[in-house]
Formats: sequence, structure tokens, C-alpha cells
Amino acid sequence: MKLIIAVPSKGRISNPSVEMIEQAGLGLKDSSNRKLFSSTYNENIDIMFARAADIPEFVAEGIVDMGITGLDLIKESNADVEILTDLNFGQTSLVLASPENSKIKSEKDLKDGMAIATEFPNLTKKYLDSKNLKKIKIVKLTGSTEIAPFIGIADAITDLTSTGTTLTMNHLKIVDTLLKSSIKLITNKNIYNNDKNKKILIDEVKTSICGVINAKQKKLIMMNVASADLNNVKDVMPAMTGPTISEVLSKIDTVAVQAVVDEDEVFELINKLRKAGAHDILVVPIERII
Ligand SMILES: Nc1ncnc2c1ncn2[C@@H]1O[C@H](COP(=O)(O)OP(=O)(O)OP(=O)(O)O)[C@@H](O)[C@H]1O
Ligand SMILES: O=P(O)(O)OC[C@H]1O[C@H](OP(=O)(O)OP(=O)(O)O)[C@H](O)[C@@H]1O
Ligand SMILES: [Mg+2]
Repeated sequence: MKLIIAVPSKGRISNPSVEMIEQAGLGLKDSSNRKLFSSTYNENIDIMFARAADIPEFVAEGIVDMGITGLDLIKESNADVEILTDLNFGQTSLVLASPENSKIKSEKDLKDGMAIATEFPNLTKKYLDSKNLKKIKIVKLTGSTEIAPFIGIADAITDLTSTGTTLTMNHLKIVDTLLKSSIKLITNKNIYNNDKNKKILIDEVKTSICGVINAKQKKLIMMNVASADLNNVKDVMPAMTGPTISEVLSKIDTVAVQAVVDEDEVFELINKLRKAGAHDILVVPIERII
């Protein structure tokens, strides 16, 4: 039995999701635009392309074994899925927002009969219920929600925001945050808990993808160092990394040093290494760390 992973076919998370799958070693054999399925370089794993909003349901129902989609869409669909790991992209917040000049400054200012426009009716209803606001109307839209207060169909909205640009452009202010979301790797609970063979494969996919995520934050740094400078160079290397030191056969009294370092340390580290006597410094991207 093959393992099927659902990957978003369109929208902003489609490309980064496909990229992550490919970097995890599951290169797609056929990723042409209109294809719904692709085999991968692992003969036991296929990819199915689907809308991000449908993926939670497909995974919960066992139509596919695994999927990549946003926490917002998982929660909105109420799908009972196992979240395996966060994928560290697509960070966004679902917020309640009202026009800058509106009297709605907190959720307590929402009055019976007012309307909220949203692409997330279920999460919005749950939020309103939790605040005991039972008589607010919910207007379901499928996009461009920010326009709703200005065309008079709602008093406020709930919508996603990340940079805040869309809210500002539409003269809206944040009143409250309903949910913080990012993209998750998910699997079917029943398959994961009861199908031993698939569980092994699912864990392998998870490990590979986690390797990609870890590698994104790291760089391999390589350099040549005169033996006399080696101790100075070792002193400035971050403590955790334990550099590998090897001989340079063509140059007596020179060693090659390499280590994996955090990406955000690289800039400062290179300056320190040069001062300590390192030369021919290479900074190399890493595909995966397992
Ligand atoms: N502004 C944003 N910043 C980060 N992530 C976002 C943003 N807007 C939506 N997302 C995330 O993208 C995921 C996919 O959303 P969706 O399928 O709606 O794609 P889209 O790019 O919005 O395409 P479309 O709305 O045209 O269908 C969701 O999980 C959502 O959380
Ligand atoms: O805070 P910002 O960085 O401005 O991002 C927020 C916008 O991004 C999403 O829209 P999307 O591009 O998905 O369009 P849509 O509203 O048609 O779904 C979301 O619905 C907001 O409109
Ligand atoms: Mg959208």
C-alpha cells in the first residue's frame, strides 16, 4: 500500500510546501500544473494536490495518509488529525478587526444584531460563543473580507493578517486575536496509531522534513587555518559545534576546519575568524540535517 501525502495545489503555501517535500528527498516525478497526482523518487510515496482548505478533511477521513496545511484551516474544519510537526512558514494571525473610526474597540463593544464578515465562520462562532456573544450575525465571504465594513455588510471582520498591510490599507484596526496559525505536517490518527508499516513510513517522512527545517537555520562553514593560528580559531568557534579539523595535504602547517553554525551567527563569526587567522572561508548551505 502506497502512502499518499496531500500538498496544496494553489495559493501562497503551494510552492513552499512542494519545495519542502522535494528537499526532504521526495522529488516529484510529475509536477506539471494541472496534475492531481505525482509519484515521487520514493516508490512507496505519492503526492496528491488539493486545495489547502480541503486537506484537513481528506486527512481526517483517511482519503490521504498525510498532508500539509495551515492550523487555521485545520481548526476551521474541525478535522480530527494528528499534528506531526510545525513547518516554520505561513505564520499569520486570525484577528477581529473593525474600522479605525468605529466604536468597536474591544469585543465587549459588539452589540446584539451587529454583523461580522469572515472566511472563518466556525472559528468566529466559537470565539463569539466563548465571549457569550450569541446574537452577532456571521456573514460568510470567500475572500477580500476587509472591504465588508465599507460596503455596509458588516460592522467588523475576522481575517488573517501577517504584515498588517491589508488591514492598514483598508483603515481597519485589530481588536482581538482569535488564533495564531502556521503551516503543519499532519497525519490520519487511525492510520498513525494502527497501521504499523505506514507509521514507519510516516515517521521517516517527518524525520526528513524536520531535517530540512533544521538545515534551513544552519550553514556549513569551511576554512583553511595555519596550524599556529588553530587555537585562536577554535576559541572563536561557537561552543556547541565541535569543529572538524583535517590536514591539507598540499600545504604543510595548514589545516582545514569545518563546522555547522547557526545562520544568524555567520556574519559576526566570519569577521572574528578572519581576525583569528582563518582564510579561504566558505559558507555553504545545507540541504538536510538528520
Ligand atoms: N497573509 C498571510 N500570511 C501568511 N500566511 C497566510 C496569509 N494568508 C493566508 N495564509 C495561510 O495560507 C494558507 C493557505 O491559504 P489559502 O488556501 O487561502 O491560500 P491563499 O494563498 O490565501 O489562496 P487563495 O486565498 O487565493 O485561495 C492558510 O493556512 C493561511 O493560514
Ligand atoms: O497582513 P498582510 O500581510 O497584508 O496579509 C493579510 C492578507 O493575506 C490574506 O489574503 P490573501 O492574499 O490570501 O487573499 P484573499 O483575501 O483573497 O484570501 C488575508 O486574507 C489578508 O487579506
Ligand atoms: Mg487567502
